[in-house]
Amino acid sequence: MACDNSRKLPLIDLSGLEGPERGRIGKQILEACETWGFFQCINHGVDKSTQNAVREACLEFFKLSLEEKRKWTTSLATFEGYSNPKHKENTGKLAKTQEGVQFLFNLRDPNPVVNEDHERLYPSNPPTYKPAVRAYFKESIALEKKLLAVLSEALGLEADALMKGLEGGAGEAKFAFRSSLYIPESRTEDELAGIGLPPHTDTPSMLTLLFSDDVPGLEIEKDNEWVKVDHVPDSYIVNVGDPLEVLTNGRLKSVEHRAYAHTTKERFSCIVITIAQEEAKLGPLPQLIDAARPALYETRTMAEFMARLTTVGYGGKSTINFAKRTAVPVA
Ligand SMILES: O=C(O)CCC(=O)C(=O)O
Ligand SMILES: [Fe+2]
Repeated sequence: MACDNSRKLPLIDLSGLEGPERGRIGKQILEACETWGFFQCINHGVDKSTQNAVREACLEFFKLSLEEKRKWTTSLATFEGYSNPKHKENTGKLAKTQEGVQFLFNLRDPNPVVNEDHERLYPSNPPTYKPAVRAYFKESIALEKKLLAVLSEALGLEADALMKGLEGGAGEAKFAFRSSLYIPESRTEDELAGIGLPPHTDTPSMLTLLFSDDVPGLEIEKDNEWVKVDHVPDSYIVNVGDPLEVLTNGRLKSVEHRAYAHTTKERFSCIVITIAQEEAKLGPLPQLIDAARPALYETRTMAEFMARLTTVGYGGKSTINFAKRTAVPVA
């Protein structure tokens, strides 16, 4: 795929979202999710100091010695904890090439002490880490919920329709946080494309909120070309994940993207994502199926999506294609 540097990801100002401008902003978000699967937003309500604190705490963690960081080495059972591409023993088929830490939170309890294992995988060094992530997480969840509600309304549905769809009869969704450090590599620019994070769609994530430092690195597939995303200060990059494409019967697009490493600069990014419970049944919402647009996807459980991800591996569009119906019945 070639690179196209002339096209720009839609940038949406959310400042009027709770007022009379809500309908217009909702339409902009919907259109961006239908055509790009991505948008960038400003005035999103997450405090700048909260964002800065999380970035600083995460960077401080990444600066620790490898021996120290490995105290929180990833558990393959939950994908939580610290992973390092140069030490692959614990990353299995999900191996990526950036260094990262990830953990899950329950929606009802934003204090992420779910069980002993979870607590063990959640870094306590530096001491600022947990409080900074917790505060950041709370504000990001509020933004996730706000965006899912406005998207539901823009689709002509009740405000809670998408969140209910993600619950899929299995109870409240979970959220996860992942912070990543893209380590500089001494290779040519061409070789570095996709080295940071290979092309993929977001399989477990309904809606991904990405926040990064001022070093750009994300590329999005658009009409068979890679489009680089510029850094916009204090913004979020938001994208549709596989479950949201399935729930909206293909109206919103889960689009392939990748991230590149740089030759000299480090890059920090972190994501907050919404994840269905394992038993949740994910299929097109009945309100979005009709004779003109029959169901394009099978209903599958979240566990089936995850099993597909761990057996086939991370990358490409294989998990979303797995949910597609092979033959669409005549209505
Ligand atoms: O770091 C980035 O820019 C992209 C991260 C991403 O796509 C992911 O974690 O799924
Ligand atoms: Fe992603």
